[in-house]
Amino acid sequence: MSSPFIALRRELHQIPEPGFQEFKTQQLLLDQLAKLPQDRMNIRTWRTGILVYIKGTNPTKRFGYRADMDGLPITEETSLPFPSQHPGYMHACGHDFHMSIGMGVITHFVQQPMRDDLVVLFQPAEEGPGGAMPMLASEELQDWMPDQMVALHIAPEYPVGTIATRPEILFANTSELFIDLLGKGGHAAYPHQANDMIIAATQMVGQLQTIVSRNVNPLDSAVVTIGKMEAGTKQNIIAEKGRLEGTIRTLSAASMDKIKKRIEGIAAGIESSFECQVTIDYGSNYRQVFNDPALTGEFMTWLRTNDQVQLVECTEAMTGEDFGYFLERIPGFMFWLGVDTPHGLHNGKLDPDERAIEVAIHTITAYFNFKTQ
Ligand SMILES: CC(=O)N[C@@H](CCC[C@H](N)C(=O)O)C(=O)O
Repeated sequence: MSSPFIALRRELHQIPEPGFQEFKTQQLLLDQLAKLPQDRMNIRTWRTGILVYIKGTNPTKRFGYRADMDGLPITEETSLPFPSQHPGYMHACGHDFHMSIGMGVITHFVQQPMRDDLVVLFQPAEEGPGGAMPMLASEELQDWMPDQMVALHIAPEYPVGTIATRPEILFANTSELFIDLLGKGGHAAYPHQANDMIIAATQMVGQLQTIVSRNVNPLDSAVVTIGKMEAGTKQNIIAEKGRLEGTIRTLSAASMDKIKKRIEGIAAGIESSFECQVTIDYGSNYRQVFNDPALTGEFMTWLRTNDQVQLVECTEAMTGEDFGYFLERIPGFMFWLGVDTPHGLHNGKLDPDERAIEVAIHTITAYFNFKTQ
């Protein structure tokens, strides 16, 4: 390990924090920024995020790179010598990589400025409730709004040195899904006097799983996942309450509407058949990540001339990203960065190959230099 950005990644890896609570993360990044030459750099904070402006030599436009900052409520199961110091939290979606790459890009351009300006955004709360939309609306960003945005996401399935992307949709539309069921608790021996929300919730999970297979056009991909289920207090008490937590993913907006209508129909059916109350909350919703076709095509053509990187034109993924809100307003693209680990995103054993950090810093700085010549 020689790169300072690998060292930074390891420090960030040890302090994963929930969305909008990235206090230590923000301080660590501010401390790193303070060590850099300050003459071209301006720094603003917004909530737990950071905006960094680097003045170009003769600017005509402004490029942007965005890195997300939050960790996930996952217990780390790696055997790394620098594990998470926050019990039950882990950088299991690569945001430690995304941030150290952002710092690498800043470090490069404060030392070797390009002609145009650069804004690097460290954005909180990507995993939820979503920091992109409020950051875009923040006063701090208005006069620093980039003309073009780039972001990346680590990809466990590709070898180091691989970049994968595509024009148009890269990531799906998402909606969180929280369902509360309220029935009547009681003694385990008197089921006829109670109204058991474990039965209602499990029936509901089964019915929700018919939506994608029976109601959505098979050529229009969609996912309904229930990732968390809670009900009951003790083995001999009938559960009064149940809660399901999940997420909906679709490639089209029409399918998202249809799925939500079906969920509401199923909820009404559960209410009437189990004589209970069902409340639905869609939490935060993310816009699809739609890569600007012209800029993405140009990036891919440019990458094909780069011997150090292998380009893969990938298919869409059903992952979500609030970077979609940036791309709705500002032309740009996102790409996958190969980090070659057998364990997927949101897995406690995720151990991305750190050599990818230099690949990304090199690719992004070379791309901005190419764009700005
Ligand atoms: C890249 C990635 O894994 N992103 C997350 C985004 C979460 C969106 C939202 N909180 C939801 O769960 O719907 C993902 O789970 O795809």
